[in-house]
Amino acid sequence: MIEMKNLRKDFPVRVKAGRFRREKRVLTAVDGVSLSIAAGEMVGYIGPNGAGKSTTLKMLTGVLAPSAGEVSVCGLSPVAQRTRLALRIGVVFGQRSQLWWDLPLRESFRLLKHVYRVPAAEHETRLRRCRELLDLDAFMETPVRQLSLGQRMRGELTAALLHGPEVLFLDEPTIGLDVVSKQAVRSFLGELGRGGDVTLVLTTHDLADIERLCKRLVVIDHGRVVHDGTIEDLHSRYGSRRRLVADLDSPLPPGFALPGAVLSTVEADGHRVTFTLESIAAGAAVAALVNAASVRDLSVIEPDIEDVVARLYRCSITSTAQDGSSAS
Ligand SMILES: Nc1ncnc2c1ncn2[C@@H]1O[C@H](COP(=O)(O)OP(=O)(O)OP(=O)(O)O)[C@@H](O)[C@H]1O
Repeated sequence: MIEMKNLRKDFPVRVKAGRFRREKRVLTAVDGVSLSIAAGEMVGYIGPNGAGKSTTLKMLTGVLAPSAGEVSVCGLSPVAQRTRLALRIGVVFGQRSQLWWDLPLRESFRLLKHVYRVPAAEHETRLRRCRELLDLDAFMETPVRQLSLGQRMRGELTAALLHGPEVLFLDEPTIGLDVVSKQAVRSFLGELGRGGDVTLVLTTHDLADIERLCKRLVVIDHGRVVHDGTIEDLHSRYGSRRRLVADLDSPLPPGFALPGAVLSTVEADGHRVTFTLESIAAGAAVAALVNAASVRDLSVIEPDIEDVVARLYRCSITSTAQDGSSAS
């Protein structure tokens, strides 16, 4: 459904060189990205600020022409066949709106029906589904400029879907939203993804979006793909471990060891301990601990995706710095 081969985007930029001089340089925002995304996949595209996420999405949607490499979406070339592609994709870019600012939401939807020439019955069915799942009815008559960010985002999602796109590109769909709107947007996208009719690519800084929605995670940094796989792959590659936290009636005996686990913290005068489970299953660790100590309460904590992604970003910054130093 989406193919990228050695995709690259260079921007000419002027940088300060000395007090009064500016020099022309080339900034490579996307540096040889190759990815293949199948129909029905839900892919999270993440990376630190300036990594090249939005630039990639702009090339996929025909907004920017690649400097090199190949790209096709729905079998079309995004820039050369932008109008045909527009009928087959939906796009939500936080900064840009597809809605008419001064018109009520309902009117924007009506106009989009004409712009995309959607048959009335199809339009009605899709709109009804969005109204239900995204709870739009309370503000269908409100002019777009008066909508809250969360309401507008729900409107934007609807606008992007009314023509029945095969692929949906979302740039930061939950940024700045309150908890309730975030929840509404996530469960809506989850529902959409489960149907399997829409391929979804989303960029986000909110990793809970990824955990809730995407099986596949692509991490980009300095324009290059540094990880492509499941969240579980990410955890095993970067050595994320589950933790066992136990509240004890009395501290562990001196020298106590749990084979396959590392005692990582001791708090509350020894009454709370945390073990990092290296090579032991949670069940076995719990059994061994309960056998050896009087345990009041315990919990197994799953590895935190925020931690592992932060570690990945740090690794990729270090390796980029090393690449740079070996090249110079
Ligand atoms: N039109 C442009 N002209 C010059 N440089 C640009 C242009 N657009 C983007 N860049 C640069 O390209 C790099 C990648 O930008 P991009 O917006 O793709 O990053 P991003 O991963 O989406 O970042 P963020 O998470 O902050 O939105 C950045 O260094 C940015 O400054």
